[in-house]
Amino acid sequence: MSLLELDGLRLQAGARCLIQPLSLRIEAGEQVALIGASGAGKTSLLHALALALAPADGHLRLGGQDAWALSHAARHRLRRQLMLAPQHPPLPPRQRVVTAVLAGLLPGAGLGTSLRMLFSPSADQARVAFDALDRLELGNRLWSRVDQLSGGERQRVALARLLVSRAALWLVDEPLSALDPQRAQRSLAVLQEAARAQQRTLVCSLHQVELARSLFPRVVALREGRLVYDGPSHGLDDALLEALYAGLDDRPPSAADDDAQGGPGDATLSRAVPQAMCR
Ligand SMILES: Nc1ncnc2c1ncn2[C@@H]1O[C@H](COP(=O)(O)OP(=O)(O)OP(=O)(O)O)[C@@H](O)[C@H]1O
Repeated sequence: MSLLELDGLRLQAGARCLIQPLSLRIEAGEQVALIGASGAGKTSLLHALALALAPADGHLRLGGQDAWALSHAARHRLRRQLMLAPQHPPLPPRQRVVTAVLAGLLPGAGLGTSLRMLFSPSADQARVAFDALDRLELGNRLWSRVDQLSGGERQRVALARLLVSRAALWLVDEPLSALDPQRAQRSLAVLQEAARAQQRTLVCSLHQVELARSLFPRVVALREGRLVYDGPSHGLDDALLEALYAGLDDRPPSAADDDAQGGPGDATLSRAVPQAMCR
């Protein structure tokens, strides 16, 4: 049994198809980079993996459980197995950084423990938050307010929250978008090393294709809501990459559900993964 199993998963928003029927397996402990041009569907897919977006069709099994066949309460419990670090972490502006990081420990914690942790963290809990922040070069911001942080610092707070969490599945949406290239590399290294050491599964969307190719063993690529590559990063050759972004100029596609004509480079992409149409 794989940790994550997607069978014919289709995502839709109103009349718009976000992700065409997609099937994939992700094993426990894997590290997978999710790439594709802006608007390709990376965030939508990550939200579906986080059980935040219900599929219009198909199945998503997490730890063997068919998430959308469960009761609301059971699905809520299942969500404790995962944590999503969004591209723009919605951190309350007046919150202290220490509290924002310790929020990673809340899923599964009792009410009393949660309240104590958030309003009056113990020295041990503050140390846990500090250690995670320190690895991301933010130890000195432990007691800062969130609204005193830059966008890149907030992103790293969201990563620190992941590092302290007990979630088995870490879903990370473009964690490097607000970081300079050196810090981006160092932060990604910390995230990957922690995932390995803590035996977490990591799915991370990235615009930095070279980092995805060089640092992740497996890459999943989307184009206009379609899965166009799923395989080892060394199999993602230049021709495939060119086809992945050809004609898009990294702009959102005009209509992901209107591609019966196929886009540029479809001949190259079709040898990667059979393409399904949105039903
Ligand atoms: N709720 C929605 N209603 C309609 N369209 C949506 C909705 N959510 C996303 N989209 C569209 O679906 C497409 C995929 O969006 P998504 O955010 O998943 O892409 P992305 O690959 O994460 O892009 P980026 O790299 O720019 O963050 C986009 O064209 C977006 O405009």
